[in-house]
Amino acid sequence: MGTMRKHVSTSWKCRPTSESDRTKAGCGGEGATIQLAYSRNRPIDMGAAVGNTDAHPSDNPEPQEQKNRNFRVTLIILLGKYLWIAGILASVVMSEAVTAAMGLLFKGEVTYDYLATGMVAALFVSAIMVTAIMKMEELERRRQEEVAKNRALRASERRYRTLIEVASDAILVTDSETGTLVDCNRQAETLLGMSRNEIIGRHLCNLQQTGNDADGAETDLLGHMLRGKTGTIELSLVRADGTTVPVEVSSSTFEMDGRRYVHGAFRDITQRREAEDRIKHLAHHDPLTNLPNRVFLHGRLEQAIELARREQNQVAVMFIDLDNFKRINDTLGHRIGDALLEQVAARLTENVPGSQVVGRLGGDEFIVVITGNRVSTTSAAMAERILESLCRPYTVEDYQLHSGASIGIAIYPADGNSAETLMKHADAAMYHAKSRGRNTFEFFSQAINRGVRERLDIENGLRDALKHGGFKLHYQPQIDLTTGSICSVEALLRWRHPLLGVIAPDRFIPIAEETKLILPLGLWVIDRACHQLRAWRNDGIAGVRMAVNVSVKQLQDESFFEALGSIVERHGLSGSDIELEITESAIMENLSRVQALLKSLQDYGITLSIDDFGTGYSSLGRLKLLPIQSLKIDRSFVHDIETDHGNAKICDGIIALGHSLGLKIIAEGVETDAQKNLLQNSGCDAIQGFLIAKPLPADDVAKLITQVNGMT
Ligand SMILES: Nc1nc2c(ncn2[C@@H]2O[C@H](COP(=O)(O)O[C@H]3[C@@H](O)[C@H](n4cnc5c(=O)[nH]c(N)nc54)O[C@@H]3COP(=O)(O)O)[C@@H](O)[C@H]2O)c(=O)[nH]1
Repeated sequence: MGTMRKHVSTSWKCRPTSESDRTKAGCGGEGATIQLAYSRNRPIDMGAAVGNTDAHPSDNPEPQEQKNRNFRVTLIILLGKYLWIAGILASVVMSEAVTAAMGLLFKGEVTYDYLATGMVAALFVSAIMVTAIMKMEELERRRQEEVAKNRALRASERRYRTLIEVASDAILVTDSETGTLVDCNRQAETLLGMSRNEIIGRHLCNLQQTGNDADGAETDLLGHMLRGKTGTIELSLVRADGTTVPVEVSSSTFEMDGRRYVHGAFRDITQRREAEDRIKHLAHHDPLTNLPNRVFLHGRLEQAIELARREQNQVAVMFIDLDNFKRINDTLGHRIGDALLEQVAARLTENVPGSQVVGRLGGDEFIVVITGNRVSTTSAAMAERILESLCRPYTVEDYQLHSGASIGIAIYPADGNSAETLMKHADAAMYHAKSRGRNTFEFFSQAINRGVRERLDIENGLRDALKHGGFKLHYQPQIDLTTGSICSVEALLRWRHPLLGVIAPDRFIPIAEETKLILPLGLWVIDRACHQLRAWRNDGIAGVRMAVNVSVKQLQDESFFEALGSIVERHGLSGSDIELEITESAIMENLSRVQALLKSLQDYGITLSIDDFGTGYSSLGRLKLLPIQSLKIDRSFVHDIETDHGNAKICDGIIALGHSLGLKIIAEGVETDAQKNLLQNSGCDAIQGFLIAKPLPADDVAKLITQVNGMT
């Protein structure tokens, strides 16, 4: 075994030498060409050479060539030892021979020449002997060096084997030239479910799962390991039973006996992947319905748009909003609301093919993304199916619930080319569908778009006007039909948008409510109205109360009552100077929530009036629960009271009903004397309308009060 040198890079070429080589490599297919040299597929022997019986690699017999060489060395060494003895014997014989020869020479029995020849021969033999001995010494020194070297190498091999066997990762060593596996540890056997013999000799290509990894990027194990790439990669390996296991691979190269190898450490990341997948799922799914959430939908929509852009196709976004959900949630509680949402999600999933995406944005809003050809037709048909399915009754615990839906559809590219725009436009179309009477669907149109833009302009304008002061109040008087004097004035908000001009409260109040701008705006109205009443009082105008319209959003705001009290006190007024008007529908839809607050208002002396009465669905029983002092008959019943017998009857009924509950009745929208007379004859307590005055600026209404009430 030669010495090992670590490398940071290696070059490797996958080139087939023959068709059979390609087949054996298991890397067929264009571009995946592998050269196999089976003569080199022998395992690296890291343990057997040292006679380490514990070592993992299987026995690897000592080559015959090595045995022969060892035998020759042993023979020469033995010979060398005998040559020493022969040398000593030869020296003794030589000295004896020299002594004997000298004796013979002195005795004259041999000639000098004869003696000299003998001596030279003896010296020659001695020289050969000395040379042979020196050679033996040299051989012995080399042998000992080799033994030491082998011992060091075996120790190094033992260390290597121990290291790879104690490693917690699976180790695979690959011949960088052939891509063939030449060594592995036990962890690799466990990871792959194969024995060492099955692993060694196999091509690295055979281990990798073909196709893409979990993230969709094709990860080239060979490229990473064999082209000397540093860092780690993640990919999936195929086990013996055909299952796959996700691994993280880090590799480095080293050289041994002039050949280059790649050492790859494979870490099983199944648990990490599972945890990551769980986190990913949670981050992309709604926990209640397990449907894709806003983040996921947004990403998927962007992908769908990108694909449609390339393929010149369309994408439809369907925005679904449940009708009636809020009321169910508010009245029956979140548990029932959640159960209803789960059933809605199940029905949506049933009606949306698996190839399309259905998700929940939050609350009672769901999204469907539809791709493919002719999405307008597909989405219209699908919307009809969904509406039909969602309006069927739901059974939740003991309740049978009814909740339809309104659907808006926007299509790429006609209605927008980004996920945000399409969602926004589908939302706008959904609002339009809702305003058309619910349980219906609507495609986005430019008319809707204009409405959306205008709405945005109004919202921004409201913010601006709140900051820089763009609102004012007008006041409309109410006449007490018993006394004929002005008993109250209603404060009505007026706003001129810098670009859009005067905007009616009917238009901007709902936007202020949706955006919660009604909270600061409502407090501004109360403050200005109280300020005005105080100013009139200071000017001697007494006996007039101030009526202020209040949105249900304001009543739901916990700080409202405190803020109202402090404004009233700041202007030196008392609760009984103020009357709050709230619409019938708003109060009935939020009865349970606002009941306590209304009670505190009453305790404070503030009176409460139900506005637009008759348009909602108040039951007598529910009305009795409320601390209200007056009902305002909606002007839709008043305006044709002279001609419409039915409306006249309704007005009579409201007056009788209100009086039976001890309430004062005010009729609004009174424009003619005939209307006034009819109402008066029916027992109505007060009237408000253009007959008396339109809403007027403060100074004008002050003059009117003075005139009507006869004050100076
Ligand atoms: N939450 C708040 N709502 C407010 C506030 N200011 C106004 N509003 C609400 O906006 C709605 C429209 O109000 P407005 O355009 O001011 O219309 C009022 C009157 O001008 C109109 N009216 C009064 N008499 C007649 C009439 O004889 N004929 C006729 N065609 N219209 C008439 O009625 C509106 C007042 O109605 P009401 O409030 O129901 O008494 C309106 O709903 C306001 O409530 C505000 O500050 N906050």
